[in-house]
Amino acid sequence: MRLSRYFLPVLKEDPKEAQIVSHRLMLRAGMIKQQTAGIYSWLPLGFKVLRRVEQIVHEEQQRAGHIPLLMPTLQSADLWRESGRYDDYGEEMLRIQDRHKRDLLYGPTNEEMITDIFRSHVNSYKDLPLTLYHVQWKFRDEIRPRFGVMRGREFLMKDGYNFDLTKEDALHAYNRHLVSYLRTYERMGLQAIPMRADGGPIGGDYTHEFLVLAETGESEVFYDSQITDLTFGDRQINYDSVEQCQAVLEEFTSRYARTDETHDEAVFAEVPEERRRTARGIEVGQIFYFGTKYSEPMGATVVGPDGQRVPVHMGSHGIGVSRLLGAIIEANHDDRGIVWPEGVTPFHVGIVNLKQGDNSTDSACDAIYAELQARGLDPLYDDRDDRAGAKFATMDLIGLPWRITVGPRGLAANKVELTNRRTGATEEMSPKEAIARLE
Ligand SMILES: Nc1ncnc2c1ncn2[C@@H]1O[C@H](COS(=O)(=O)NC(=O)[C@@H](N)CS)[C@@H](O)[C@H]1O
Repeated sequence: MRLSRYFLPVLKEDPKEAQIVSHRLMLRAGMIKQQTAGIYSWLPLGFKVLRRVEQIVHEEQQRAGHIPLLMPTLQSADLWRESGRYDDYGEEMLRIQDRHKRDLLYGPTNEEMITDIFRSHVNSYKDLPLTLYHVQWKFRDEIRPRFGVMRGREFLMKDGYNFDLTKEDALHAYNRHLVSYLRTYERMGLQAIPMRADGGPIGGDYTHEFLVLAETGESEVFYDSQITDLTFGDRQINYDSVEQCQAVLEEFTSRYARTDETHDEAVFAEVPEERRRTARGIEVGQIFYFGTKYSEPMGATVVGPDGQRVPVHMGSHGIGVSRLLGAIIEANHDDRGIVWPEGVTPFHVGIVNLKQGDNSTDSACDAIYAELQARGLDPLYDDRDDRAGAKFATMDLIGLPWRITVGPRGLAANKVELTNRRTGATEEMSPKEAIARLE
């Protein structure tokens, strides 16, 4: 993309309403614009990252054998009356009436709706196991939306739902989600630690939250420092293997790690003192097992192998897709701006022309730009007629992992500069070498 033809409304000043760094940088980098409390427009740069985060979520859900669909944002109140949650859900539910005075709501989550889809079409245990998921906007009328997209009112969530014949099968689905989440977050450059949590309005008594340690996190967490040594890496897992998925759950819950909701001082005291940590964390996902909480009242049953009709065992599993952009920035920034992990960066490399209008640098930049695109990379070419300092500041702010700087002097010796945003390391090399380094 040529910057002269893009839409990147960066801000010069720190917006006063931003209290945490990710909110400040998302506004300054022209990624979002608040339309009203907790509701944002996703401007081109932010939207590009949001789509890349979503793409990783889709890839890892489908690797685990989970099937994508798309449910609407608006839901009928009747479904929620069946499960008994219409009144229980409280003030956070945005309730709407249509022209025929029918009660609708903007969905905060989709357990009832997915259960309705299931019960309408599935009748036999032979159709199980089944996990359906979607990535869809949710609305929760938070009393105090804050921290930008971290705690919004309209936000993007991946929510997946498993349907199984037995509790054991449902707990395997739970573990399958844990594995897919560990891989998902690592691909975004995050370490998200699974911690025992409380079921809340979703329900059930067995749930883990995934938390990214950050001093601006809203959750208070207690953990054994050894838990941060665990990484999933690119190990291969057979998602259909109950043993392999159970082994990952045991490995990643083998050390004490809990949110304040389930923290137990007595158990924590058994952790050697030098390893006990208290910190704050950003909740970027949560997985739940809640048995027949929805299938029972809504009549989602299957005929089992013994010919008996039984309610299915379920769980629901969410990832905060839009919240993740905030979490990634909290964990990846410095005093000059964002430092995107390569897995989610909006553009792979920035090209800075130090002398726009100079034939040699212009044609060199055009050639580099075209060659990068020909090799499937996605460059952002700052072809504006602006000072070098301003161009460097913009590239540092928006946090692209690499920058190629093209100036008349360097070019005379067939040299350009390749700079790594994270380390600040700059090397001189030919344009050809710089392009080869980026592949
Ligand atoms: N107000 C919010 N703004 C941004 N992200 C949010 C907000 N509320 C929740 N999330 C994200 O959405 C994830 C899932 O939300 S949840 O309530 O824990 N779980 C559910 O809604 C279940 N139905 C999972 S399918 C959370 O872990 C969090 O990362």
